[in-house]
Amino acid sequence: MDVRDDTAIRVTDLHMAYGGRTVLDGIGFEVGAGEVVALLGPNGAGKTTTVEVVEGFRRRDGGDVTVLGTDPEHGDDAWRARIGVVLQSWRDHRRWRVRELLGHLAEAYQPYSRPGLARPRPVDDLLARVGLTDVAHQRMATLSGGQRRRFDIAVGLVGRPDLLILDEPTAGLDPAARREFHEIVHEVVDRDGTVVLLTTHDLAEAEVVADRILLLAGGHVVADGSPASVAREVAGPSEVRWSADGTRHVHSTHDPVAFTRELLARGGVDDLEVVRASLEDAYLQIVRRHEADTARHDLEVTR
Ligand SMILES: Nc1ncnc2c1ncn2[C@@H]1O[C@H](COP(=O)(O)OP(=O)(O)OP(=O)(O)O)[C@@H](O)[C@H]1O
Repeated sequence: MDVRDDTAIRVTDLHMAYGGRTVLDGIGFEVGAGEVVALLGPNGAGKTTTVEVVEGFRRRDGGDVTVLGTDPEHGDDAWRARIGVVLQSWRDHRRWRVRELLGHLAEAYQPYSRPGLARPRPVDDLLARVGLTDVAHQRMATLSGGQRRRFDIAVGLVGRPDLLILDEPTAGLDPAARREFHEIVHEVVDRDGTVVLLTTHDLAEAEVVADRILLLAGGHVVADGSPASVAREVAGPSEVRWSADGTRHVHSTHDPVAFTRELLARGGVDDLEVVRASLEDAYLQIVRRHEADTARHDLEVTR
């Protein structure tokens, strides 16, 4: 199957509970060909739980999940070979050397090449791409936190996956490595048609890297759309700021394009800035609104 022609991930009515406490209360979403989707939400919202179910690392309590045409609970080696995974943390392999370990992991992908898609990726090229060439012969235990994270990203990419799933991939990366990671994501999407699902707490990152945002809160998907559409959906008006004749002016409007056009037609504007509602404003507004709803509901239940 070519993910360019199909839905890579389909989640329907997914339920998960730990010790009787519901974490996912019937969530549903799809990720299509060529998409980069960022899963956002406050701590404990169930992002890791969701990606672990999608990866086949965790059994679900209810609902249907199809990933690359297969239920993750029944995925075989050939299915797994098509999915790259970057977990939130690994605690193993301390004595292995960096290149040796990546080479060893890469071997598992050898049987799964297909015409036009050689698996695995050449290990030295990949180490160079993630900036680890200089430490290629060091032991894993000697890597810094950020170097370890770069290694994790290399592990996710080594099999040239059709679907790449990353749990907080840039946590602990310095700004240069973070930007480098964003470029790598764009590269694999453009060159290999890889579909990407990632979790992050960095809204600026979500805006730069994702085509679509899924916001989880209180066990539900509470927003689903492009970063710009999610920001527009809930956040207030934009602000137009300008100066004319040495005086600063500010005006709030839901239609900054029309307002700006009118303003410029009047003339005399020396300096102009449009400040749109940010994704961060929208995120905080949606999550707060959701938390208030949940608190109200809990109160009604205990009465
Ligand atoms: N194995 C587990 N046993 C019991 N509770 C768990 C387990 N894994 C997760 N939880 C709980 O389920 C909820 C969701 O956790 P999850 O890690 O999926 O959230 P998250 O959105 O990824 O959070 P974060 O942003 O903090 O990483 C949390 O309240 C967490 O404590």
